[in-house]
Amino acid sequence: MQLVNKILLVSLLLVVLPLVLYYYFFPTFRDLFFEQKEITPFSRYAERNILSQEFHLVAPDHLKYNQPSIVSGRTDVVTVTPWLAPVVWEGTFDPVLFDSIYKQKNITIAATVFAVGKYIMFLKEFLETAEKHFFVGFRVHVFVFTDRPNELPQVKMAAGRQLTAYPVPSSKRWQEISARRMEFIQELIEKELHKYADYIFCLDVDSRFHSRWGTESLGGLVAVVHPGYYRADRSEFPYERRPESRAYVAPGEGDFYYCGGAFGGLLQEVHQLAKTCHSNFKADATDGIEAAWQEESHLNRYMWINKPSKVLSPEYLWQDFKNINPEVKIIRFSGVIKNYAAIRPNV
Ligand SMILES: CC(=O)N[C@H]1[C@@H](OP(=O)(O)OP(=O)(O)OC[C@H]2O[C@@H](n3ccc(=O)[nH]c3=O)[C@H](O)[C@@H]2O)O[C@H](CO)[C@H](O)[C@@H]1O
Ligand SMILES: [Mn+2]
Repeated sequence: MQLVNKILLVSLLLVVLPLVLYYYFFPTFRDLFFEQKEITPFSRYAERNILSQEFHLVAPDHLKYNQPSIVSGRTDVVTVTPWLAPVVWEGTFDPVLFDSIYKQKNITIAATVFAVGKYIMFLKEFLETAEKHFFVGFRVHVFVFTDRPNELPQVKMAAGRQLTAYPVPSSKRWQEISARRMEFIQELIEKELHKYADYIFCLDVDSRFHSRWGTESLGGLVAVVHPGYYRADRSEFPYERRPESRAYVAPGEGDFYYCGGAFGGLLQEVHQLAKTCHSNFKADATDGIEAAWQEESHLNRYMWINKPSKVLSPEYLWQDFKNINPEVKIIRFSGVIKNYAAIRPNV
């Protein structure tokens, strides 16, 4: 009897043990039976816990700031879109509160700026004024895409802020420089930024900061309303109007006309935007069509379908040649007056 028991035990072990070892060391089988991963719509955010980062707004206890109101506030401008995204105007947010919330998240903000050909001359002022106004007190990494890395200006940057040159080819057409921005932004995110950056803003270099541009501008997908068209009827917006183009916006459609010179948001969102605009731009080129305002047209098409979760008022990209309207209480960032013929490689 005892011998029968022993034989049974040994033969059981001989069957069970290889099975256990097999399931343990053979990952596909193991995954299949033991660890089947749940694919959720949010899994692309899981790695950096980005989603909670964006929506979990924790304020420090005992922070003192002005009492908020839901019955008084700015009445001269619209501060929310029809899809209930905030429109950021001076007087609609508390900068101290915002900074305290985002300080606790330990975020890194990347900024991209293109300085190809003669446009390198704008870089010094752009960087110097960014030091004074752009996410002061936060970790900021500025990437300059340029064909002249040796001409990078010397600008003293505060602790936690850095500058990196990213070499790109020169071009004989300004349209191509402007349009290829989406391609290089996509590449930078895939190669580098995904490792550590949380948010990104993509900005025109021929501009300067004049006042605070800070954490109030952060959001999933962030667009700036163009200063030239924010009072205009949508029929006047310079969208791409040829249906053959992938940037086409039909008459009677489109929310706002957004700037190509400033946009941003969470890294994942901007990656999706850059990838889509780049591939649509390329497909258009194969068909022999270039949208009216290059990547700005593609961006506007993208934002019509993918509504921005935060809209920045034209305070965030004004133009120096424009008279200031009364609803604009502050100018944060503005394009300088320039002589196109003197600085662009073609006219
Ligand atoms: C306020 C705003 O929304 N501006 C848009 C408008 O700008 P602008 O008329 O201001 O165009 P722009 O000449 O500033 O070109 C856009 C950007 O491309 C880069 N660049 C351009 C030419 C060059 O030789 N070297 C160089 O580096 C540079 O970063 C510049 O800031 O129309 C362009 C047309 O496509 C873009 O959509 C811009 O974003
Ligand atoms: Mn510009």
